[in-house]
Amino acid sequence: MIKLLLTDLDGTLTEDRGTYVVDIGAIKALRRAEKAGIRVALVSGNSYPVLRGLHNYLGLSGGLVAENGCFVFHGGVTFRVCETVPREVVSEFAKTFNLRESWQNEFRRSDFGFTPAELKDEMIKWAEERGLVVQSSGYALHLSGKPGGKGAGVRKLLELANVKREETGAIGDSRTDIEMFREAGITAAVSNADPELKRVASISLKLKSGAGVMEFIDMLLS
Ligand SMILES: O=C(O)COP(=O)(O)O
Ligand SMILES: [Mg+2]
Repeated sequence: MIKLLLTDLDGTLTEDRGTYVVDIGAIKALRRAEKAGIRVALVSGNSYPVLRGLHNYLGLSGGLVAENGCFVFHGGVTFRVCETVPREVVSEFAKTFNLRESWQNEFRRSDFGFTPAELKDEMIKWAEERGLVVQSSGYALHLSGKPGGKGAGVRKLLELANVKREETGAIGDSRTDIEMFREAGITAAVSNADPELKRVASISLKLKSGAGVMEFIDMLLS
């Protein structure tokens, strides 16, 4: 029995990958899950204020993991998982690789976003030399303090929610969701997901992004 459903946002709750337009049918499916007693949590590379707003206005109750795993909110409690990244380091990364900073960087402390989202070997080396982690979600590059990545944040959320791995479902679209999948019992990759994610998923869905969310929730509720 699934008690908690972890859902990624960009590329998963949206109409497709590469758009920020949320799929209304997917939101309705999340509400159906909540009504049936499955709590829904957002697990995303987005910042805390963006996810907290969505969590409350969409009528979710499972809490959230923001900043690509670095920030957790559950039942009124907030928790920082990763080391803080100094502002000068964020600017230096953008300057070195000629990247644009996300408008959400103003609201972040441990994980920062940049575009274009193309991850290069030199960036990984640059981050490693400074004790940092860099990943790409397909929407943005993420530079984070250690441990970085969705896994550590999801472990903390499950602990706060007092939910076991076997009682947890997860759905996502990108490589950055692999770590989230390792912490969940049933995992579903949308049809347009990165091949690396499909390889580790327990279910490869027939439908893309938001339509895939409806498909997965129908499965969980039937
Ligand atoms: O913030 C991003 O780059 C993408 O966010 P996601 O984890 O919801 O796909
Ligand atoms: Mg995504």
